[in-house]
Amino acid sequence: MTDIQRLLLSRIRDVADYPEPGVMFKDITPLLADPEAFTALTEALASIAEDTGATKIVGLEARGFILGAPVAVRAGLGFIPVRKAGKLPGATLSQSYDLEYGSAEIEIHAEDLSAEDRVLVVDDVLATGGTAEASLQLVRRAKAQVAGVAVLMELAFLNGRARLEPALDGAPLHALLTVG
Ligand SMILES: O=P(O)(O)OC[C@H]1O[C@H](OP(=O)(O)OP(=O)(O)O)[C@H](O)[C@@H]1O
Ligand SMILES: Nc1ncnc2[nH]cnc12
Repeated sequence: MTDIQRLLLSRIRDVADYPEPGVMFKDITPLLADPEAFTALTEALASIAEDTGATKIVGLEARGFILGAPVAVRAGLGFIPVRKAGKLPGATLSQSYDLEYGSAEIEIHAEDLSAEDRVLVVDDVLATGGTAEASLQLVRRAKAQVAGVAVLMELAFLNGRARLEPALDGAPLHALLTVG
């Protein structure tokens, strides 16, 4: 494990049985409150963005906004929010997806992407992969290219990587930390 990985891991708090019994919630708020750790995280993700040749960062509501926006600024790229349904005022593309329990719907302003864009999707946690998969489907439906997905933490025991593989279609999934 690198020094940066050790620093990031030390600032993530495990909260048992949140938001429901049996879930070990990975709380990133201590990391966000620590400027050294938050800066290290932003720089690590920005360097992935540069390596993948991304032209745009897509951040997933809500924690993906907190991480993705500074990454976009740091890497000199535009930021595009993927929001939960009903929150974007313009013409949107919508994608429904299944969660462990129930389903959800996310949206993007397609006009913010073009066929020349290469998109890096940024989020804090990859769990079942449903949210990231749906966001890649939105990116492709907006006719942009997929540069990859970058997350702070992958919960490997939930097999999100395998679920994401078809939507990635050869693009990389970068996880700074892997748990389980
Ligand atoms: O891989 P998945 O099983 O799809 O889960 C991962 C998603 O779940 C969390 O977001 P959540 O929906 O809790 O929203 P929040 O960021 O608004 O808290 C997390 O920030 C990811 O976006
Ligand atoms: N265990 C977990 N901790 C934090 N965010 C999550 N999103 C989905 N599962 C999660």
